[in-house]
Amino acid sequence: MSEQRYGEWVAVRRDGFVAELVLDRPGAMNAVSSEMARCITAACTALSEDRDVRAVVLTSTHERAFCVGADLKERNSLSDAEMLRHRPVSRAAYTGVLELPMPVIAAVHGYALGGGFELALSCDVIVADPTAVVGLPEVSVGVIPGGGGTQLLPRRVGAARAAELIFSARRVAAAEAHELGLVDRLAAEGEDRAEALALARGIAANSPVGVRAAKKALRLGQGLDLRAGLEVEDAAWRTVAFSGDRAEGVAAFNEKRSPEWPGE
Ligand SMILES: CCCCCCCCCCCCC[C@H](O)CC(=O)SCCNC(=O)CCNC(=O)[C@H](O)C(C)(C)COP(=O)(O)OP(=O)(O)OC[C@H]1O[C@@H](n2cnc3c(N)ncnc32)[C@H](O)[C@@H]1OP(=O)(O)O
Repeated sequence: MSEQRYGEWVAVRRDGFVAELVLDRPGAMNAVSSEMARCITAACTALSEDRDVRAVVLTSTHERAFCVGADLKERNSLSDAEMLRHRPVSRAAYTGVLELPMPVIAAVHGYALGGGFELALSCDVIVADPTAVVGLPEVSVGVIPGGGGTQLLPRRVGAARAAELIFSARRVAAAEAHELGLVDRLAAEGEDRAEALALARGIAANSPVGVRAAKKALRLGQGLDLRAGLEVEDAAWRTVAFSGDRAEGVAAFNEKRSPEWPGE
């Protein structure tokens, strides 16, 4: 297991084909300051460029929080001009997670609120433990979900449920969050990270070319009508149909052995 730090607040731990993107600002419950946003962006840029990373788990070192959202202390001290200069910086962090080309699994325990929940929503799968409390309370502090929440939440739970959660700013405990589809898996207490890593390892055993193409089709197809979505799928199919992974996958099946993916 190797570890690479990105600034003071973020690390990437590697274990074979799986990478862990670690939010590590425990003194502020991982609140996303402009510096933390830069650290997240730098880590996502490095991950995006690493063809050997087949799955990512987004985790937190804080015992009681995944991430509590934008740093409201910093926000309080920013002038309007500084706030405007800050937006592209924090925007890059959220789009950085959202646009990672490989599957990303969020391991959530404790508070995932505001931008913290938006980071989780930017992932493909959310694994939570019973201590998780999620929500988009931005309107209770005079702003709106600005980390993708107004677009990602309705795509996950529907427009009406998203409206109820955003307008009410309410926090949702783990069991109800799982019932509503706000989180995808409910792990045993303290096991969110282990369960997310196990899922990531399972994904990493499959064709990286196929998995990345499938993620691209899933993402591009969201919101399209069926006919347009099938065209997206057809285009994705063509990117794998003649790949080395497809040749190796079929050969390994017929030779009754495990594939050694060329990853191209
Ligand atoms: C995907 C593509 C997207 C493309 C667009 C990208 C857009 C650009 C980016 C914009 C980002 C927007 C992000 C988001 O939309 C906006 C927000 O996140 S607003 C903030 C939302 N979060 C909250 O409202 C949570 C606030 N915190 C609380 O409610 C409570 O603190 C708690 C988490 C429930 C914990 O409560 P307690 O256990 O009682 O503990 P305390 O309240 O005493 O807190 C302990 C300690 O932590 C400090 N703290 C907590 N939250 C924050 C925070 N958000 N910022 C800064 N500091 C925080 C708190 O002040 C205490 O500090 P202390 O008093 O001990 O110094």
